[in-house]
Amino acid sequence: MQPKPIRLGTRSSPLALAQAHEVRDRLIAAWGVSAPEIEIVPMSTAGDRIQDRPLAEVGGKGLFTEEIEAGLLSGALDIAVHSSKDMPTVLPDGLVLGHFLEREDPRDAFVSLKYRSLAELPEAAVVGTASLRRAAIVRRLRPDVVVVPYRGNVQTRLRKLGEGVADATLLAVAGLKRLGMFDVATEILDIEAFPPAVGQGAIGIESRADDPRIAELLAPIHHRPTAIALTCERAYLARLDGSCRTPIAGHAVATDGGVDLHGLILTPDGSVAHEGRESGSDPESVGDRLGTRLAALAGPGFFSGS
Ligand SMILES: NCc1[nH]cc(CCC(=O)O)c1CC(=O)O
Repeated sequence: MQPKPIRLGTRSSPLALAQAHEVRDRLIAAWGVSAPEIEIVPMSTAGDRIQDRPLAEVGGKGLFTEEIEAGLLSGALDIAVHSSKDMPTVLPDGLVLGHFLEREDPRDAFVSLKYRSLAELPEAAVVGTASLRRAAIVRRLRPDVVVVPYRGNVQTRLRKLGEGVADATLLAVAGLKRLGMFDVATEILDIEAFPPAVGQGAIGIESRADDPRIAELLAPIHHRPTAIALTCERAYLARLDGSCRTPIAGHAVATDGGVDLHGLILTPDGSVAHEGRESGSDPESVGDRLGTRLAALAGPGFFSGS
């Protein structure tokens, strides 16, 4: 009997499609002739349709996932492929972000047509980014530069750079690599000084929690060290979350029998920052501990925005 095709939901941006194809290619490589047919289903989400306002203003991360998750819950889709960093920490009942491909480089790239590095930007240079985290870290490292909002997909952002809308922008190395555009990176930012967003660089696969056929299908492409790091980072984020208005950075690395986590939270203007590290054997409690510690350091006012 011909096995039923697998329907794979994804956003329809070039980056999302590249990620969906990567998952399909890996499944085909892993399963060979026994691979089921995998149908990629591109979907437009509310987040993709809103291009003119910062996302933190319109309602945040769920905007990119609602339609796709409805497809999983109704059975119209079997799996959904996401950039883990765009995923909320709380998913609808019945769904899990349970499988991850091996993480690509989690760092950010500094991209400029005029200047060689963040440090070499002249005073009052303009950096375009819509990411609260990147804006806050840039302001922390370079209080003299001007940060302007800058949205759109990777192609749009590069075009704006050519048009002189900004002197530089920041993009995830992983996204550039997946688009075959890594050569536009001018400088790779140090992961300690410029820690990434939780989940950056990791492709996550969302599915129904009770779907043994999908668990079996995904097992050979699942990367455990990435899952350990992501479990830790997402537990950390869940402690801090609440709004997408707080700049939060976090990066975990699985070690022999454990995990190391580095976290940084800042005010949007970068003037106040709280930073810490935790290690341990249980990824969830490591994330939980650091999130709780940084939240306590920051105090309640920190998260209400100012
Ligand atoms: N918010 C958009 C987004 N979501 C994931 C990535 C990069 C790929 C990744 O982190 O896996 C990007 C682009 C960027 O931040 O430059």
